Amino acid sequence: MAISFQQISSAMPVESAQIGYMPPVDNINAENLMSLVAFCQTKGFDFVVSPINAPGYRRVLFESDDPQSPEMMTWRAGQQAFTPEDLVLRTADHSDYIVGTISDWQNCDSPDTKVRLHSELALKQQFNWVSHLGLGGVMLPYPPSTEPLTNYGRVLTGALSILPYTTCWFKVPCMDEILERDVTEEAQGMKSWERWNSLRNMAGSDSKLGVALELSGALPSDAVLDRWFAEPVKVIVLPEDVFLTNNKGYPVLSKRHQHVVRKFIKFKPYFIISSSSFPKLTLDEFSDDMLEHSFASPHADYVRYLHRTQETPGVIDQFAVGYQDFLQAPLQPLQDNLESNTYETFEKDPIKYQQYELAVERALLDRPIPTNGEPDITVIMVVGAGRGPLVNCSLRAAEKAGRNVRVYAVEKNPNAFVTIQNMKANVWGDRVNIVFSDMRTWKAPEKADILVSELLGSFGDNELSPECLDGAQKFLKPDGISIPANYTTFVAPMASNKLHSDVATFKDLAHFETSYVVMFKAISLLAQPKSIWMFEHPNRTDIPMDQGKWALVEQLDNHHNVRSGSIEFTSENSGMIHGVAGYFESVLYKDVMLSINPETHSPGMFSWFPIYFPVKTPLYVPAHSQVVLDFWRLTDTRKVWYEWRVSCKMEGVGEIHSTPIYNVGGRSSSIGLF
Ligand SMILES: C[S@@+](CC[C@H](N)C(=O)[O-])C[C@H]1O[C@@H](n2cnc3c(N)ncnc32)[C@H](O)[C@@H]1O
Repeated sequence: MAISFQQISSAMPVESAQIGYMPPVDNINAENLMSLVAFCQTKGFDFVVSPINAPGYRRVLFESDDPQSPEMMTWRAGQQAFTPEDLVLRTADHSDYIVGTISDWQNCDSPDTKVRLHSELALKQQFNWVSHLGLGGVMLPYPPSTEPLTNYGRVLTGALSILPYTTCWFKVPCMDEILERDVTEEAQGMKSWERWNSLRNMAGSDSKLGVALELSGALPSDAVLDRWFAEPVKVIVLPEDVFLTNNKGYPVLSKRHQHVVRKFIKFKPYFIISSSSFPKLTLDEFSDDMLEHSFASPHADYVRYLHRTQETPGVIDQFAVGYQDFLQAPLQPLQDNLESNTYETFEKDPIKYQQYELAVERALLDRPIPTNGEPDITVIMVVGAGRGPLVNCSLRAAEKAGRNVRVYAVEKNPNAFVTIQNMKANVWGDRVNIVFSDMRTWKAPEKADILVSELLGSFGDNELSPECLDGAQKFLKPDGISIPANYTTFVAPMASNKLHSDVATFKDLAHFETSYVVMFKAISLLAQPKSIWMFEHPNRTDIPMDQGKWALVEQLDNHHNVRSGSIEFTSENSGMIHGVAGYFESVLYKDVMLSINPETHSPGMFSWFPIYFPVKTPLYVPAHSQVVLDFWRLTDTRKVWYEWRVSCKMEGVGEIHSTPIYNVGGRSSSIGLF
């Protein structure tokens, strides 16, 4: 079946494995190309990888370099025609089944000026031919030297515009074996990434340019491979000799290779089986008999088996479809009124409400039963009740704990309040008092034993839970309990070429000074997240109790809710920083937690995605350097905002680079207090 490689550029999901075949370059020529295509089709491959040019085309490296010669003048002007002998791909037949490869003898960074110039001219001529044939994909070889790729980067960046419809894959070995023998495997792995990274940086992250990552028998460490998950790896190349043979004689991959391939399958790459043993067939030799008795490639079958037997996606993955790596503006539930389908979405979370119910139940069980004859009634106030799910949790928890409760549901969103009124009329009855008010200004008729709220954002405090609860805690008894008891913010330096490019499409600073809620997929953390600050409730230190009365929150300025932190990380390997990933952990009550921090993530909870703070110019981080993340949570009387800065330092050298401070004074993004 033919395949359109243009699917790749439009990021269409590939639902079943799409597998190509790449025979040894020297075994393909214009004469046996059609037999190769027929062979691949009968073997069940979805495409074939073929050189564009015959080996003889290498002659151009040694042609006259006299700029005035007629040949050079037409070549430089892009007018030179290939001779038929130059080409393997002579016609556009089967162009939708073929991926072309660029000749690997080109060296745009050769110390020899003539080789440099002629390599550039040859690359452009090949790109023009690819464009003329309408190939969907073209593969670039990994330059065979340790020289920097500066000129190659320049040539390629310019030449990509020749290919309006063709995706370009830079073939990168996962271990760079060009390096000297005594270099560690870790360094070989990082070298490959470094070379790609420098090429990609020069090409300005052109979406047409992706990676064809070639796996080898030895694989780099998980930390090194992790770098590739933040890159546009469009193809996984599996050389046949990477496969082992099982006891039935079939090719299989080692456990580690399986694990790596399965991780990549989530990104829906194309696969290429590269072979070193394809015979030099001619059309005649490729008889009907052979076609009849041919059977599917066992290597391709095996990859399809891995694809088929991927773990069925968990609750989060199923929910995530359509959200992955998609930039969303964080909610502002205080300033704005949430819409019905926003409530609908987070109310589907199976874990969040379960944890709240457990927290309320434990808190109720811990409340002493009055011994002085007073009625045993616990007052629970659900502040920011939304459409009422935490009220339901509280009622269920009371039943489980066997305690009597009087519940208040306080909500300031007039639209959500309609649902709450219906709930009272049809479900809750007298057990629940409903209040339409901003919790900060509500004058409660009595004090609460337990204050239940869920005003948390992906960064913990970014939906202004601290400010709202400062106001609400004036109606919490001095020995009352707040659920949540606290929340802690976590940050980590991260790479994500995709997210950075998406922010860059807005072409302004303001979008780089804004945070985004994102279900992360193609990202890589350069170090594990670390905590940066925390809020605790009730806050008895900053909001004092005056002779048994809570001070009015309106009389306070908000400076007690300012936070800042400077956190240092060690990056073992080199990498790029495209921004900061933010997470939170919250203690609801005692050991009942909610977390979106990857290390402690509440299994199956999807109410919150992480938050992404971009940096405008990505930072290159050398191996063993220190990354410093500086963050501030700042406030005035009308708003709260974050400022951030990323820097990198090396022992004995000091700071080697840093970003400016982003979002100074909340000039580009802030969260409204009213
Ligand atoms: C994240 S939603 C949670 C809703 C519900 N408790 C739940 O867990 O499904 C936060 C709710 O708090 C409400 N809210 C935010 N600030 C508030 C305030 N100052 N006073 C009253 N309600 C507030 C919002 O309108 C929204 O309905």
